Amino acid sequence: MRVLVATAVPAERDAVAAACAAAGAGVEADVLATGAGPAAAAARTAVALAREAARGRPYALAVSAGIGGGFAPAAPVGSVVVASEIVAADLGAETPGGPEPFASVADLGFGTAVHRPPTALARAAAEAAGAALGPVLTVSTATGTAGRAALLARLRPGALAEAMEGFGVAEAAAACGVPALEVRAVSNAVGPRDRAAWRIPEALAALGAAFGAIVPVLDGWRERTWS
Ligand SMILES: O=C(O)c1cccc(C(=O)CC[C@H]2O[C@@H](n3cnc4c(=O)[nH]cnc43)[C@H](O)[C@@H]2O)c1
Repeated sequence: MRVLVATAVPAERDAVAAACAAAGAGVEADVLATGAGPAAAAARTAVALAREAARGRPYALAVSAGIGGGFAPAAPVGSVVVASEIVAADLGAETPGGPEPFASVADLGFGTAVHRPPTALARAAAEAAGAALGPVLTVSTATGTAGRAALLARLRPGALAEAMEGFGVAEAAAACGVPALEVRAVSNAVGPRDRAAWRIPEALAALGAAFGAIVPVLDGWRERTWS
C-alpha cells in the first residue's frame, strides 16, 4: 500500500521518514514537506496525489503529520494526538452580534468545515501510538492569546490540538477520493505566544516514535475493512 505523508517543514519530514524506514514494513510511505499553512499543504498534496494516480500508482491514504499546539490539559507538551476530526477552525466569517462571534463555512452554507478520517483506522493508529484521539483544528494564524485559545475551545468542544496544514491535506485527499489522517506531536501549549517554550526536539522525537508504531497499523489497513 502507498501512503503520502505531508509535513510542513523538512525537520518534520525527516523525523517521519526515518521512522517509516526503520519500521521497514510493507507500507510504501512517501514523505513530503509542503510548506506551512493549509493552502501550501493542499496544493502540494493535491499535485502529488493526482500525479501518482495518473501514473497508475495511486496513494491509498494521505496523512498530515507534524508538530502542533496542544489544548490543556488534554494534550500536554510531548504527547501525541490523532485526529478523529480534521476541522477548519478559522475558515468562515466573524459574526459580531451573533450568538457566537464566528460562523464556519458550513454554518454559512457554502462548504464543509470538517473531514472525518476512517474511524477504525484513526482509533487503531491512536491506540498503537499511545496517542489521544479527538478533533484537531487547522488554523491559518497560530493562536497567541489566552482569549483566542478559549474561543476555539468553546467553538469546538473536545479539541485536542491545533496546527496549520491538516484541513488542506484533507481537502486535497477528498478531491482525489483518498481518505486522510492527521497525527500531531505537541510542541507547545495553545495559548499566549511564548516561542522560547516550544519543545521542538522533544516533539519531533515523539512524532517519530508515533510513526514507528503507526506504520504497522497502516500495513494492515484495507479501505474496505476499516471505516
Ligand atoms: O525551528 C525548527 O527547528 C522547527 C522544526 C520543526 C517544525 C518547526 C515549525 O515551526 C513547524 C511549524 C508548524 O508547526 C505547527 N504548529 C506548531 N505549534 C503550533 C501552534 O501552536 N499553532 C498552530 N500551528 C502549530 C504548524 O502546523 C506549523 O506549520 C520548526
